[in-house]
This record gives sequence, structure tokens and C-alpha cells, in this order.
Amino acid sequence: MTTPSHLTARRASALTGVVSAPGDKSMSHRALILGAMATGVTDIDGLLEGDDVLATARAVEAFGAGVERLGQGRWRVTGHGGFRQPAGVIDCGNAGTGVRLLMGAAAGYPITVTFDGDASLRKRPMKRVTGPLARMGARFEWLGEEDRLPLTLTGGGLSAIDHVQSVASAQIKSAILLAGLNANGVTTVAEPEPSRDHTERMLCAFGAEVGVLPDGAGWRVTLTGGQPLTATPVSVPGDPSSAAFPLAAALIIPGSQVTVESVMLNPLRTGLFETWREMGADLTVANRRMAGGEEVGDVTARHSALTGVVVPPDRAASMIDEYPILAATAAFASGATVMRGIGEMRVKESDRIALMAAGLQACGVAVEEEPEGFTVTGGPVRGGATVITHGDHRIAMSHLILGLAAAEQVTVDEPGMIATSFPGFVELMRGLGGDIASA
Ligand SMILES: O=C(O)C1=C[C@@H](OP(=O)(O)O)[C@@H](O)[C@H](O)C1
Ligand SMILES: C=C(OP(=O)(O)O)C(=O)O
Repeated sequence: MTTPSHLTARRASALTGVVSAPGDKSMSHRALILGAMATGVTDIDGLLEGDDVLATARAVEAFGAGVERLGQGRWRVTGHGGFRQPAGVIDCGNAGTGVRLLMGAAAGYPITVTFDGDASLRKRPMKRVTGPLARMGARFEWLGEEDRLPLTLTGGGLSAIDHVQSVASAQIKSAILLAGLNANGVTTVAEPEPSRDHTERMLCAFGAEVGVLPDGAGWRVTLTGGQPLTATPVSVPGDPSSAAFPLAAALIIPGSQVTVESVMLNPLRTGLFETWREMGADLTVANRRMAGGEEVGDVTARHSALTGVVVPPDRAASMIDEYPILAATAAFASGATVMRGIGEMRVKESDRIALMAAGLQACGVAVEEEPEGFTVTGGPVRGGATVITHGDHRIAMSHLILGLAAAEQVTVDEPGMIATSFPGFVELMRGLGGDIASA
């Protein structure tokens, strides 16, 4: 299938239906990486087959693991108890999570590896991870600009560190913990607020002992080096960050009711659902159960009259990727939705605060941008714009959802990047009755 250069969303009548979200991206990266670091055969089901995760699958294969696709979402990783010297450059594509976690894992082994990524990933800061890894003993050489990819890492001979994070970041925490597995001593990471804990949970499932102690508003995670990992089956539930898009459409399109089945409900990922409820969203969860070591449930959204809220800044870590779609839904709420303490959004696949502000303003929505946040004041949404996404999947999907409820059509450029996290997004939305087509 060729990728269209633009996609256009037109106002839709009620959306209805029951769908499944693709597998969780965070867990998919981790399942492949831990499977490759472990000894034995790790069978994964529900793996997200998005471009970010496929880049990680190629990477772990290059590091010596056996990687086999058994069927849709069903993958087998055969680990040899560690990473081996790869033959070429490890290209992580668009994936911040992929490159940062892989650098952490690779740092523990006596290998020399060059990491690279696409134009967007080459703009993202890497010192946040290379800094702590260098303190553990890994060596880095910047091949271009300092703090950016491409870089060469030489690992091995690590010592544990005590790291205190200034922002809650699961990518930094995970990179340090994965390196800590092969470091001498006890590695500790303290976070100001808790960030997603999939690495800690999955390390335990692979047989490692991880300590978690409350520490102020956040927690301290400890891990003793030298623990071997043993392969274990991993079942990946639906990604709440992807489920957010069809659910958002249901909330803002009159008459709609959409259910997304098997959505992961880890409380460190559900800040958006909490915020939507505070805004008056009719959002219900049925069939709560455990799958893959995580709570999951079927989430139903019905069209709702939304009211603007002030989102508590300490909720940011639990919904950092969801502010773009929150902002799109806030455009249809009455009053202002204030989102602060989210400076991290500026260093994602794009400067998401700037691009959401520009895209929403182009669609006639009132937005006030701040250094570390923005405020969206809702009302009737005109639409009628072509939105620049800088190849950011979440910026593209958020504006397409907005376009399904706006008075005039909304077009986004560079929609090919949607496949990094949500392959099949357009087809899924069309199946619910959404009018999204190549422009
Ligand atoms: O650990 C992870 O899987 C992720 C952590 C978050 O990044 P930060 O840790 O940089 O906040 C998030 O934005 C990213 O999409 C996935
Ligand atoms: C920020 C994201 O991913 P990553 O950091 O892995 O590129 C995202 O998926 O929104």
C-alpha cells in the first residue's frame, strides 16, 4: 500500500462500534528487549506491529537474538543471555523509547555500537540517558552534534549508580535499570513523580528482583546487578494511548458510542481517562481483568457535554503522550482547559505544544501557549485547515479526530508516521463510521 501524502477528515455522523486497540507500544519494546537479554524462548502475543516496535525487533536481532514472527502479533524471541556485537548501525527509526532502552541494555555488555534514527529522532536529546550511563562506566562518542544521534556506545564493566531524576521519565529510568542488570552493585533511580512501571513489572516477570520504595511524591526503584533473566511468555494488552483516539471521537461526535476492548488500565497510564471524567465524559469500564501482568478492561465512551478543567501538573507523567488528543477534545468543551507542567512535550517526536497550538489555531480554536504548557478554550470548532505535523503521529491523529467533529474538513500532512504507533488507524476509524480519506 502506498502512503498518501495527506489525509483529510470530514464531519461524521454518529460513530458506533466495538474495536480493539493495537498492542501497547511501551510493553512491546520491553518484551522484545528483555526477551533478547534473557536466556530461552520468549513467546509474545499482542505485540504492536508498528514501525517503532519493528525497528526494535530488527535491533535485538542484530544484537544476536533469534526473532521470528509466528502470526499476527505473535512473535518469538530466543535470547542467549545477553547482547552480542552487532555487525552494523542500529537504526531505531522514529522511536525514542526504542533507542533509549536499547542504549541502556547495550551498555551492560562489552560491545561497541552505533545508534541512529530518523530526522525526528536525530533532533531529540540523548544526554538524559548517556549522562547516567556514562556515570556507570559506558563510553560515548557523538558522531554529529553533541547530545544527538548518531552516537557510538562502548559498554561493559559498569558500576551501579544512585540516580535522582529531575523529571519523571520512564525512558531514562528504564535505560538505567536495564544497564543496572549488568552493573556491579545496587542501582537506584528516584523519580519526582511515578512514571510508567512496565520495565519494573516485566523485569519481575523475567525473574529479576526489583525493589520499589515510596520517596516523597514519587518512588525509588532499586535493582541489584548480576541477576540473570529467564525467558517467559508475554501477553501485551491494548495501548491506552492509541485507544484514546476512537474514544475521543465518540466523546465529541453527537450520538456516538464506541467501545475499545482490552485496554491496559495501569494507573500510571490512565491520566487522560481521569481528566476526561473530570470534564464530564461518559466513560465506563467493563470486564476488568488481569492480562500480561496488567489490569485491562473494555472502555466505552459516549458523546458527552464536556467542560474545561485545570489538569493537575503532577498528572503529567501518567498522560504525557495524551495531551495532544486531550487538547483536541478540549476544543469542543465549554470553557478553558489548562494544561501545565508539560515542558517534556516539547522534546517528543515534535514540539507538541507548539504544533498543537498552531494546528488548533489554524482550525479556529483559541489557544494560549506558555513555555511549559498551553490553555485551550473550547467552543464551536471551524476546522478548514491543513495542519503541519512534522511527521508526528499523535499530532496527525489528534487533528484527524478533531476534523471528524469540526464544521469544515481538516487535512494533515505526513500521515505515514501514524504507522509508528497505530497501524490501521484510518481503517479502524472508517469502520466506526469516520470519514477519513487520502487528500
Ligand atoms: O517508557 C516509555 O515507554 C515511554 C515513556 C514516555 O517518554 P519519557 O520517559 O521520555 O517521558 C512516553 O512519552 C513514550 O511514548 C513511551
Ligand atoms: C513520545 C512517543 O514515543 P517515543 O518517545 O518512543 O518516540 C509517543 O509515542 O508519543
